[in-house]
Amino acid sequence: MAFPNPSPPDITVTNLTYTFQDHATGIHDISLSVPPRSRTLLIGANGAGKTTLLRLLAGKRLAPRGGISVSGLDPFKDGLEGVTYLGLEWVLNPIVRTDIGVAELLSSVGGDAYPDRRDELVGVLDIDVSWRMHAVSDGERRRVQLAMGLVRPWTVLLLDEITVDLDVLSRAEFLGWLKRETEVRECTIVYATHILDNLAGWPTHLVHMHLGTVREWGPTGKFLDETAGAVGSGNSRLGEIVLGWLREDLKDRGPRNQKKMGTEGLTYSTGGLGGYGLESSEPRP
Ligand SMILES: Nc1ncnc2c1ncn2[C@@H]1O[C@H](COP(=O)(O)OP(=O)(O)OP(=O)(O)O)[C@@H](O)[C@H]1O
Repeated sequence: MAFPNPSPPDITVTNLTYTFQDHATGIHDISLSVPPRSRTLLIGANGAGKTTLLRLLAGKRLAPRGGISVSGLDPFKDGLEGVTYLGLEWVLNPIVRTDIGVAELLSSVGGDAYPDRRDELVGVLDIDVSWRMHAVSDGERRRVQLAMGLVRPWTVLLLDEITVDLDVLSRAEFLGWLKRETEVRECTIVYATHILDNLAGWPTHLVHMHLGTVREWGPTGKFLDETAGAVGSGNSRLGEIVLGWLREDLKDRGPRNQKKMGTEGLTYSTGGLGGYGLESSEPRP
């Protein structure tokens, strides 16, 4: 199997800053690095900057300040063959709601060039290739989308939370497959998620984001060691660590609406529409 970029799939980010047009939000001065074959979990409250960071790693949005190296390449200068980014806009692609067959869809994204991977993904994600996409459930559709997105052998996978529709068993099988990928071939995964079920033993590294910054990051063992006295399985200890982080973040930040509470009562912010991909000023992927 030929890979487009033979460099080891490591990721290094140096003093990375990106500010949205409102000049208030974005990410600020982020530096971190993850080694080849690692599986990194991006953890943080809603709005912490996970999607923004993943999109920048994929070379989406306008060029930021600071440095990004993905497999030795700059996503804003070099083509990123071998980097797969699966996020909201990919999920919303309307083709997967039309009257089209699964086999045809998988073929259209390169499934015939990688028949072993295609068949493996069909098995792992328990896909029925006779499904027609206008007549499947949300979770079934998501499983097909994952197979479509992953069938080409990526070297770096940037995964925004897109497993929410999967049932528990499908998600566990899927996570197991991702883990095996990093064990059997030279590839690296960064995964932003809020769902920690079945993730014990999965992440090699954790990155804790808060208000557009990275508060802490490093090998998972470092954080698990810090809670070594805590009772519980790896799964619940990961959960405890993350819950502790998010509680602390909330305490530091305060409730989102607190600055809008005046003497005349509450005024509610409608929030931006950026999270729904409706922003007008950002370049489209
Ligand atoms: N298009 C945009 N224009 C302006 N601000 C934006 C835009 N997209 C995101 N933001 C802001 O940037 C910050 C980081 O958003 P981001 O989507 O990266 O967070 P996240 O950690 O992925 O959140 P979630 O867990 O809710 O998906 C937030 O304060 C958000 O309001």
